[in-house]
Amino acid sequence: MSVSTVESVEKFVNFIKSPTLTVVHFAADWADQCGQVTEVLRELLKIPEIQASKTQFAICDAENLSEISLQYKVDSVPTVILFKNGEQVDRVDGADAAQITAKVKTHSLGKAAPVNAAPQKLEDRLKALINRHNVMVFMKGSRDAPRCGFSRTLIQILNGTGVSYDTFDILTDEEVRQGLKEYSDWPTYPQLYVKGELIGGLDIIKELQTNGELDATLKA
Ligand SMILES: N[C@@H](CCC(=O)N[C@@H](CS)C(=O)NCC(=O)O)C(=O)O
Repeated sequence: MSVSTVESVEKFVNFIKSPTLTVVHFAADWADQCGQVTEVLRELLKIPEIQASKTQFAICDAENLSEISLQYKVDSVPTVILFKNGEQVDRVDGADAAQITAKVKTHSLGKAAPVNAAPQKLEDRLKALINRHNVMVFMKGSRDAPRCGFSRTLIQILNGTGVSYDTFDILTDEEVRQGLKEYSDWPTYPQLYVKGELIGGLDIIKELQTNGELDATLKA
């Protein structure tokens, strides 16, 4: 048994249909933490009881198969989703080896598997989102089509630095829009994070640029 790769929507649909546990790791090449999660899955595959349970493991490129990522709200990698009979039974957002191990064991060995998996905590989702990229921007609209002047100006400044970054459109998700304000104690957008730490909004970024500290902050 090995960790297989799901390359198409058809293959994914077929794969998750199984009545035995199917574990899908949504990953991206550029995300270091995905390698760690694949290792965790490989270790789990070596456990005889898990092998006997006919649990399947697969890796799905979250960006290539964006249709599936969207359907299952995979907005950060790594995300591990557990399926049975085509239905999601549980998930772990982020590279949390302990949680992945515990959940795969619970569901594959059938021990006290919850009838309804507890909904994912908003805080866990926000943490995973904030850490989706070293430089993460929560904004209105996308980098190609900002939908607010503050967000547009921030994108222009970031593009000028040549630094690689990722964005999340808070207008697509009211839960994230309101939740992140509270979580980070910052009432407006855009919000810029470096390595999971809030740097600030547009005013702060402009200030850092004026002081010549922006590049160092982004490359921290
Ligand atoms: N001075 C702020 C300007 C940003 C701002 O005022 N954003 C507003 C309007 S786009 C906002 O996000 N309001 C809360 C919301 O729309 O949820 C900064 O430095 O970033």
